[in-house]
Amino acid sequence: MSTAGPRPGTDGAAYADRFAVETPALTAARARAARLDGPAPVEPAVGATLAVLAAGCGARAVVSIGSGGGMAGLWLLEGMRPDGVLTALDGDPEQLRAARRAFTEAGFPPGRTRMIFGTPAEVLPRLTPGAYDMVVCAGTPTEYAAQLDAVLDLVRVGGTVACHGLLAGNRIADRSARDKETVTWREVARVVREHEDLTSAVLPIGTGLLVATKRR
Ligand SMILES: C[S@@+](CC[C@H](N)C(=O)[O-])C[C@H]1O[C@@H](n2cnc3c(N)ncnc32)[C@H](O)[C@@H]1O
Repeated sequence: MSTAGPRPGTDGAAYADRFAVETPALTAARARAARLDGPAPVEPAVGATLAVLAAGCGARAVVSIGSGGGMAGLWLLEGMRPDGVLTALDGDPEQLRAARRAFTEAGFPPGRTRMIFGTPAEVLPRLTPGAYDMVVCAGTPTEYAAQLDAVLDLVRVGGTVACHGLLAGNRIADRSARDKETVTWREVARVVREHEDLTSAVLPIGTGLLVATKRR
Protein backbone atom coordinates (compact mmCIF):
# COMPACT_ATOMS: atom_id res chain seq x y z
CA MET A 1 0.00 0.00 0.00
CA SER A 2 1.35 3.44 -0.86
CA THR A 3 2.25 5.69 2.07
CA ALA A 4 2.42 8.80 -0.11
CA GLY A 5 -0.08 11.56 0.69
CA PRO A 6 -2.81 12.53 -1.72
CA ARG A 7 -1.78 14.06 -5.02
CA PRO A 8 -1.85 17.87 -4.79
CA GLY A 9 -5.40 19.13 -5.16
CA THR A 10 -6.98 15.72 -4.57
CA ASP A 11 -7.43 15.83 -0.79
CA GLY A 12 -10.77 16.52 0.89
CA ALA A 13 -9.90 20.03 2.01
CA ALA A 14 -8.97 21.06 -1.52
CA TYR A 15 -12.20 19.55 -2.81
CA ALA A 16 -14.20 21.45 -0.14
CA ASP A 17 -12.60 24.71 -1.30
CA ARG A 18 -13.26 23.92 -4.96
CA PHE A 19 -16.85 22.94 -4.17
CA ALA A 20 -17.46 26.45 -2.84
CA VAL A 21 -17.49 28.34 -6.11
CA GLU A 22 -16.77 32.02 -5.54
CA THR A 23 -18.73 34.71 -7.34
CA PRO A 24 -16.88 37.34 -9.42
CA ALA A 25 -17.38 39.77 -6.49
CA LEU A 26 -15.69 37.31 -4.13
CA THR A 27 -12.85 36.72 -6.58
CA ALA A 28 -12.29 40.48 -6.88
CA ALA A 29 -12.41 40.93 -3.10
CA ARG A 30 -9.90 38.10 -2.64
CA ALA A 31 -7.53 39.75 -5.14
CA ARG A 32 -7.86 43.09 -3.33
CA ALA A 33 -7.23 41.41 0.03
CA ALA A 34 -4.04 39.87 -1.37
CA ARG A 35 -2.88 43.31 -2.56
CA LEU A 36 -3.56 44.82 0.89
CA ASP A 37 -1.26 42.15 2.30
CA GLY A 38 -3.20 41.88 5.57
CA PRO A 39 -4.18 38.70 7.40
CA ALA A 40 -5.60 36.00 5.14
CA PRO A 41 -9.34 36.09 4.40
CA VAL A 42 -11.66 33.14 4.95
CA GLU A 43 -11.03 30.20 2.64
CA PRO A 44 -13.86 29.33 0.18
CA ALA A 45 -15.05 26.30 2.21
CA VAL A 46 -15.20 28.43 5.37
CA GLY A 47 -17.05 31.22 3.57
CA ALA A 48 -19.57 28.77 2.14
CA THR A 49 -20.08 27.27 5.61
CA LEU A 50 -20.76 30.74 7.03
CA ALA A 51 -23.37 31.26 4.31
CA VAL A 52 -25.01 27.92 5.15
CA LEU A 53 -25.07 28.76 8.86
CA ALA A 54 -26.57 32.20 8.15
CA ALA A 55 -29.22 30.68 5.88
CA GLY A 56 -29.95 27.92 8.39
CA CYS A 57 -30.86 30.32 11.17
CA GLY A 58 -32.65 32.76 8.83
CA ALA A 59 -30.15 35.43 9.80
CA ARG A 60 -31.34 39.03 9.66
CA ALA A 61 -28.67 40.55 11.90
CA VAL A 62 -25.03 39.43 11.77
CA VAL A 63 -21.80 40.91 13.14
CA SER A 64 -18.47 40.35 11.37
CA ILE A 65 -15.65 41.15 13.80
CA GLY A 66 -12.45 41.83 11.83
CA SER A 67 -14.22 42.41 8.53
CA GLY A 68 -10.98 42.55 6.57
CA GLY A 69 -11.66 43.10 2.88
CA GLY A 70 -15.17 41.68 3.23
CA MET A 71 -14.80 38.06 2.11
CA ALA A 72 -16.59 36.62 5.14
CA GLY A 73 -19.13 39.45 4.90
CA LEU A 74 -19.93 38.69 1.26
CA TRP A 75 -20.54 35.02 2.02
CA LEU A 76 -22.66 35.94 5.04
CA LEU A 77 -24.77 38.38 3.01
CA GLU A 78 -25.40 35.60 0.46
CA GLY A 79 -26.80 33.38 3.22
CA MET A 80 -28.73 36.03 5.15
CA ARG A 81 -32.33 36.95 4.52
CA PRO A 82 -32.74 39.59 1.78
CA ASP A 83 -33.68 42.23 4.37
CA GLY A 84 -30.81 41.31 6.70
CA VAL A 85 -28.17 43.78 7.88
CA LEU A 86 -24.50 42.90 8.28
CA THR A 87 -22.55 44.91 10.87
CA ALA A 88 -18.86 44.81 9.89
CA LEU A 89 -16.19 46.19 12.19
CA ASP A 90 -12.46 46.56 11.70
CA GLY A 91 -9.68 48.60 13.27
CA ASP A 92 -7.93 49.20 9.95
CA PRO A 93 -9.60 51.90 7.81
CA GLU A 94 -8.07 50.52 4.63
CA GLN A 95 -9.57 47.07 5.27
CA LEU A 96 -12.92 48.63 6.11
CA ARG A 97 -12.84 50.62 2.85
CA ALA A 98 -12.04 47.45 0.93
CA ALA A 99 -14.97 45.67 2.59
CA ARG A 100 -17.34 48.53 1.72
CA ARG A 101 -16.17 48.41 -1.89
CA ALA A 102 -16.64 44.63 -1.99
CA PHE A 103 -20.24 44.92 -0.72
CA THR A 104 -21.06 47.74 -3.15
CA GLU A 105 -19.51 45.97 -6.15
CA ALA A 106 -21.47 42.83 -5.26
CA GLY A 107 -24.65 44.91 -5.55
CA PHE A 108 -25.70 45.00 -1.91
CA PRO A 109 -27.46 48.31 -1.19
CA PRO A 110 -25.95 50.50 1.57
CA GLY A 111 -28.86 49.66 3.89
CA ARG A 112 -27.72 46.01 4.03
CA THR A 113 -24.39 46.85 5.65
CA ARG A 114 -23.24 48.89 8.61
CA MET A 115 -19.51 49.61 8.66
CA ILE A 116 -17.95 50.47 12.03
CA PHE A 117 -14.34 51.53 12.57
CA GLY A 118 -12.86 50.36 15.87
CA THR A 119 -11.65 47.53 18.03
CA PRO A 120 -13.96 44.92 19.57
CA ALA A 121 -13.36 46.54 22.98
CA GLU A 122 -14.60 49.89 21.63
CA VAL A 123 -17.46 48.69 19.45
CA LEU A 124 -19.05 45.66 21.13
CA PRO A 125 -20.42 47.60 24.14
CA ARG A 126 -22.39 49.77 21.65
CA LEU A 127 -24.17 46.75 20.14
CA THR A 128 -27.39 45.36 21.63
CA PRO A 129 -26.99 42.07 23.54
CA GLY A 130 -29.15 39.22 22.24
CA ALA A 131 -29.97 41.11 19.03
CA TYR A 132 -27.84 39.11 16.58
CA ASP A 133 -28.43 35.82 14.81
CA MET A 134 -24.73 35.30 14.18
CA VAL A 135 -21.39 36.73 15.24
CA VAL A 136 -18.28 35.83 13.24
CA CYS A 137 -14.79 36.52 14.60
CA ALA A 138 -11.75 36.61 12.31
CA GLY A 139 -8.10 37.30 12.82
CA THR A 140 -5.92 36.53 15.79
CA PRO A 141 -7.94 35.58 18.90
CA THR A 142 -5.70 37.73 21.08
CA GLU A 143 -7.58 40.71 19.57
CA TYR A 144 -11.01 39.63 20.81
CA ALA A 145 -10.54 36.90 23.46
CA ALA A 146 -10.84 39.49 26.22
CA GLN A 147 -14.30 40.35 24.83
CA LEU A 148 -15.45 36.73 24.46
CA ASP A 149 -18.27 37.16 27.02
CA ALA A 150 -19.51 40.24 25.13
CA VAL A 151 -19.28 38.32 21.83
CA LEU A 152 -21.38 35.45 23.25
CA ASP A 153 -23.87 37.92 24.81
CA LEU A 154 -24.59 39.50 21.40
CA VAL A 155 -26.10 36.28 20.05
CA ARG A 156 -29.80 35.45 20.53
CA VAL A 157 -30.94 32.02 21.67
CA GLY A 158 -30.75 29.78 18.58
CA GLY A 159 -28.02 31.97 17.09
CA THR A 160 -24.46 31.01 16.23
CA VAL A 161 -20.95 32.21 17.00
CA ALA A 162 -18.14 31.28 14.60
CA CYS A 163 -14.42 31.89 15.09
CA HIS A 164 -12.13 31.43 12.11
CA GLY A 165 -8.50 30.25 12.12
CA LEU A 166 -7.97 28.03 15.18
CA LEU A 167 -6.27 25.23 13.18
CA ALA A 168 -3.80 27.54 11.40
CA GLY A 169 -0.34 25.98 11.43
CA ASN A 170 -1.78 22.92 13.23
CA ARG A 171 -0.40 24.31 16.49
CA ILE A 172 -3.49 23.99 18.68
CA ALA A 173 -3.19 20.19 18.78
CA ASP A 174 0.56 20.29 19.41
CA ARG A 175 0.99 20.22 23.20
CA SER A 176 4.50 21.62 22.89
CA ALA A 177 3.20 24.79 21.19
CA ARG A 178 3.01 27.50 23.84
CA ASP A 179 3.02 30.73 21.81
CA LYS A 180 0.53 33.39 22.91
CA GLU A 181 -1.82 32.98 19.95
CA THR A 182 -2.05 29.19 20.31
CA VAL A 183 -2.58 29.42 24.06
CA THR A 184 -5.35 31.98 23.47
CA TRP A 185 -7.00 29.74 20.86
CA ARG A 186 -7.01 26.86 23.35
CA GLU A 187 -8.62 29.09 25.97
CA VAL A 188 -11.26 30.40 23.53
CA ALA A 189 -12.06 26.83 22.45
CA ARG A 190 -12.23 25.63 26.06
CA VAL A 191 -14.57 28.43 27.15
CA VAL A 192 -16.85 27.78 24.18
CA ARG A 193 -16.86 23.98 24.65
CA GLU A 194 -17.53 24.19 28.41
CA HIS A 195 -20.17 26.95 28.17
CA GLU A 196 -23.40 25.42 29.48
CA ASP A 197 -25.57 27.38 27.04
CA LEU A 198 -23.62 26.43 23.90
CA THR A 199 -23.42 23.39 21.64
CA SER A 200 -20.11 23.55 19.78
CA ALA A 201 -17.91 21.86 17.19
CA VAL A 202 -14.61 22.40 15.38
CA LEU A 203 -14.85 22.10 11.59
CA PRO A 204 -11.48 21.21 9.95
CA ILE A 205 -12.06 23.31 6.85
CA GLY A 206 -9.69 26.00 5.64
CA THR A 207 -7.70 27.09 8.69
CA GLY A 208 -10.47 25.81 10.95
CA LEU A 209 -13.81 27.07 12.15
CA LEU A 210 -15.01 26.92 15.75
CA VAL A 211 -18.83 27.06 15.71
CA ALA A 212 -21.27 27.21 18.59
CA THR A 213 -25.03 27.60 18.77
CA LYS A 214 -26.71 29.14 21.80
CA ARG A 215 -29.33 26.72 23.16
CA ARG A 216 -30.76 28.90 25.93
C1 LIG B 1 -8.10 37.68 8.96
S1 LIG B 1 -8.55 39.33 8.69
C2 LIG B 1 -10.24 39.22 8.35
C3 LIG B 1 -10.60 38.56 7.09
C4 LIG B 1 -12.06 38.66 6.79
N1 LIG B 1 -12.87 37.99 7.76
C5 LIG B 1 -12.35 38.11 5.41
O1 LIG B 1 -12.68 36.94 5.31
O2 LIG B 1 -12.20 38.90 4.46
C6 LIG B 1 -8.58 40.01 10.30
C7 LIG B 1 -9.02 41.45 10.38
O3 LIG B 1 -9.11 41.81 11.74
C8 LIG B 1 -8.71 43.15 11.88
N2 LIG B 1 -8.27 43.36 13.26
C9 LIG B 1 -7.19 42.78 13.85
N3 LIG B 1 -7.10 43.22 15.13
C10 LIG B 1 -8.12 44.07 15.33
C11 LIG B 1 -8.56 44.86 16.43
N4 LIG B 1 -7.93 44.81 17.61
N5 LIG B 1 -9.65 45.63 16.27
C12 LIG B 1 -10.30 45.67 15.08
N6 LIG B 1 -9.95 44.96 14.01
C13 LIG B 1 -8.87 44.17 14.14
C14 LIG B 1 -7.60 43.34 10.87
O4 LIG B 1 -7.49 44.69 10.50
C15 LIG B 1 -8.05 42.44 9.74
O5 LIG B 1 -8.71 43.17 8.75
